[in-house]
Amino acid sequence: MDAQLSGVAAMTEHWAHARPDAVACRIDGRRHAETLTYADLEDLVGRAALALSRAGIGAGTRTAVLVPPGRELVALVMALFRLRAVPVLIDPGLGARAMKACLAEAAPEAFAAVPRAHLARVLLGWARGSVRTTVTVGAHLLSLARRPAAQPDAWPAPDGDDPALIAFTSGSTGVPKGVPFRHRHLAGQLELLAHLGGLAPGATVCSTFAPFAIAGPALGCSSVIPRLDLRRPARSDPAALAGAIRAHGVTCLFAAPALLDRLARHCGERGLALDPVGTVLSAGAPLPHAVLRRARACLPEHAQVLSVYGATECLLVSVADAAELDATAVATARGAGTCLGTPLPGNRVRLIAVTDEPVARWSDDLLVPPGAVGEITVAGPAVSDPYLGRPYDTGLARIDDGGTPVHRMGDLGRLDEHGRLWFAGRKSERVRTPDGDLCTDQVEPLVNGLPGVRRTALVGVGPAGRARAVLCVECEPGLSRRERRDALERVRAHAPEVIAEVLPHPGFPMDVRHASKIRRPLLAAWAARRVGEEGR
Ligand SMILES: Nc1ncnc2c1ncn2[C@@H]1O[C@H](COP(=O)(O)OP(=O)(O)OP(=O)(O)O)[C@@H](O)[C@H]1O
Repeated sequence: MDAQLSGVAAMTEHWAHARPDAVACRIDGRRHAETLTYADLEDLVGRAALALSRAGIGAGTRTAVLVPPGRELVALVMALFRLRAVPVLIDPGLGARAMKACLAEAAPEAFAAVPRAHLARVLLGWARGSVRTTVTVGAHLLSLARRPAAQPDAWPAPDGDDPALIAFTSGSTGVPKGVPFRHRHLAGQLELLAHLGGLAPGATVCSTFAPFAIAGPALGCSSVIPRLDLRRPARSDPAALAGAIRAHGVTCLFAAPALLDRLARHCGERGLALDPVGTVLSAGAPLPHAVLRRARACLPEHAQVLSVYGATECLLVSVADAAELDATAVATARGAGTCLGTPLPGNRVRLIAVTDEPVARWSDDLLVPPGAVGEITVAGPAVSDPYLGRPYDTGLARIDDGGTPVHRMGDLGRLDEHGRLWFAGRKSERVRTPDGDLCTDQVEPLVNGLPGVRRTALVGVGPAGRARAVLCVECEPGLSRRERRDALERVRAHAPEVIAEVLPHPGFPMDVRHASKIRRPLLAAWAARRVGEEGR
């Protein structure tokens, strides 16, 4: 069906008519699992839409949604889409201060939340200046409102240009930035998602990233919502996830590399097979080869593992399959970067010369020579609107190409002779030494595969252009002191000459959303202190 014309909520409605008894959601609660058919979900969405509209929420109302994953969250977001209101989704793990800043930026007029989040709102003054309507979400919200009479014209479909959703970047390189989407952007995302396979109608999808869990029913997939703490996704219980996958016959799993690694280690140690899974989508950070290997060991032979590259501002840019990752693993370990696969149809990927300055207008003079490293830019159907209230950041991230917005990913990479994209690292995290710039993803993989090494992070200490390259090393958990020392020695022996210092670190700071991105700016500050102390 045509996603662009109908909108996400209407797509769910379509499935409710086409396959009312098919499972739309399976929710693993603390006490019991709950199954919702499309007819059930449609009923809940209708009730929620009625309750919300009675509370005064309507077309265009920005509504902060602070509700843990479950039936209420799915029904609430779908109901807001149906009312053409604009859900504001914020990672709950950001912490109270960042949450307050995000809410101030999004300025929601309504706040739909569980009682705990309302308490925080009142005590901490979240969105104090903007909120006029509050809705307390619980089972009663969905049960009090009586089922509305069928009114096919009651909820007019949104226009592609209508505002649809506000999400935030993960904040791994600074403060999270508000990203507004229109309905046509969401439709573009769904179309790009459909290219990945694994998400065809009838599939059973398990996503540890809430927006994909909500999108599942719109695609005609049944969405398994596992028991996960979204405030600490990487610390989620892998046993619960493995149990949900096996019990509910999950055919498509979406997990960031860190969670996939936890799950694969858990299954590997216990000899558990994730039999039903046919597709694994990994996104948010490079998928290390060791994690791919571990994941494949507990998947059936026919299963495909895909590493998806994208960003909040343009979800789904390119995709690499396991065969491509296998074929390029040696090159990655030799410093070529990580293969991100071929750009998806509809996306135009071009590489421009590296600069930290804004670029107002597109010109082909910006392009790097074929095969050279540059900043990755994307034009395509999922490129969002400019950041909320951040003209400076928007100026750094957007180029106008004759009216078409080009998004600067803030990532360095290159296109190879086969048209495949490669990741070299984030632009803001390149280490600017007197001998030239070093890209994190072209250095760290040189030593990441050494025994005893869990991961490494390249950071710079000192001013740009005169920085010393420092490699921070996190060892595998459970090693003895001697094994750790040996691992560090191995890193020192294999690190390229430009590395001035190798520093052991007990556990890297990671992003809250995927727990897969190393927060290198924090590590750089830590390394500067350590190097300073040792120099004294
Ligand atoms: N498959 C992948 N391989 C390598 N890197 C990836 C992949 N998928 C995503 N990324 C990284 O994640 C970034 C997008 O992350 P996201 O939109 O969550 O927020 P962020 O850019 O980290 O947030 P902020 O701008 O607030 O620091 C990409 O620019 C890229 O650096």
